[in-house]
Amino acid sequence: MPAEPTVQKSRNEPVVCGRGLSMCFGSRLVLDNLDLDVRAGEVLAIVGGSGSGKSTLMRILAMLMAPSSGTVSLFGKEVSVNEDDDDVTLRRRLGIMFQQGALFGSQSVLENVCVPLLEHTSLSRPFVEQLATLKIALAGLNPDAATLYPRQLSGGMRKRAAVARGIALDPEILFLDEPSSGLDPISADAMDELVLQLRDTLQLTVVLVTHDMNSLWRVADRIVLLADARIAAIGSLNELLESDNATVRSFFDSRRGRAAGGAHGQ
Ligand SMILES: Nc1ncnc2c1ncn2[C@@H]1O[C@H](COP(=O)(O)OP(=O)(O)OP(=O)(O)O)[C@@H](O)[C@H]1O
Repeated sequence: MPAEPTVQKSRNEPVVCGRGLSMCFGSRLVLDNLDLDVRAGEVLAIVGGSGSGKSTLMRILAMLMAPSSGTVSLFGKEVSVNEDDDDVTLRRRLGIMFQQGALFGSQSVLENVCVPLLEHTSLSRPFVEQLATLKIALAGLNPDAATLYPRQLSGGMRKRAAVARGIALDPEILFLDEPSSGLDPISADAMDELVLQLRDTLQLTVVLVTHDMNSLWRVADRIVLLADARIAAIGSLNELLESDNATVRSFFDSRRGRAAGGAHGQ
């Protein structure tokens, strides 16, 4: 839960503003002077070729990594990745699910979901466990899954457990790195459904990185396409599909793009 009362942002108001974001790893410029807003209540998908900087951009927006230059503002306040008290408080308003789940292997699902609650609140252990149980249910896991260890979970269950931990503190923005990667089509569809449910029932803003064209069709309100370290395009999927921009066309004309488009009547 948030550490302090928060003002509900009206839909479409920017909750994350990146300005002039650049990122270099050694001599490699991965992001070059990007401006990007994330709007309250939207599902924003970051797409692009492999190595185009999607995860890096998400990590910068989620305060996990400092950009080489540029600024990130969360809820109207410019932030840094240091341990400044205000920034730590802001970070608690963000939930994150990493690509591989990043669950603690020696802890059960329940214990994993309790971790952020025990770390960031002074609630009693029984109450923390009740809250964690609620989050596990919200993430669509059967109550029996709470006692299982990560190695005992299917890929889809592991991602749901990671989502449960990501929403443990009632974040306002949920960052998801490849939520459907590695899942069979039915589990991937179910994960998309979960993303929409979380957005609608918890009024979450969602930022996700994906390679999955079907996910774009199902969940994304807006899409950011990264190419050559820049934002090649941003808009709804239909807007991007109508674009004449060569980079955008080549991305969406890929085989998977056509397959997904066909499946959705395009
Ligand atoms: N911590 C790091 N140190 C050095 N190089 C990095 C680091 N993180 C990312 N990179 C490099 O930056 C580039 C972009 O990486 P990133 O993971 O953001 O891309 P991506 O679009 O998410 O890729 P993928 O789709 O393959 O997961 C890659 O060349 C990667 O090797």
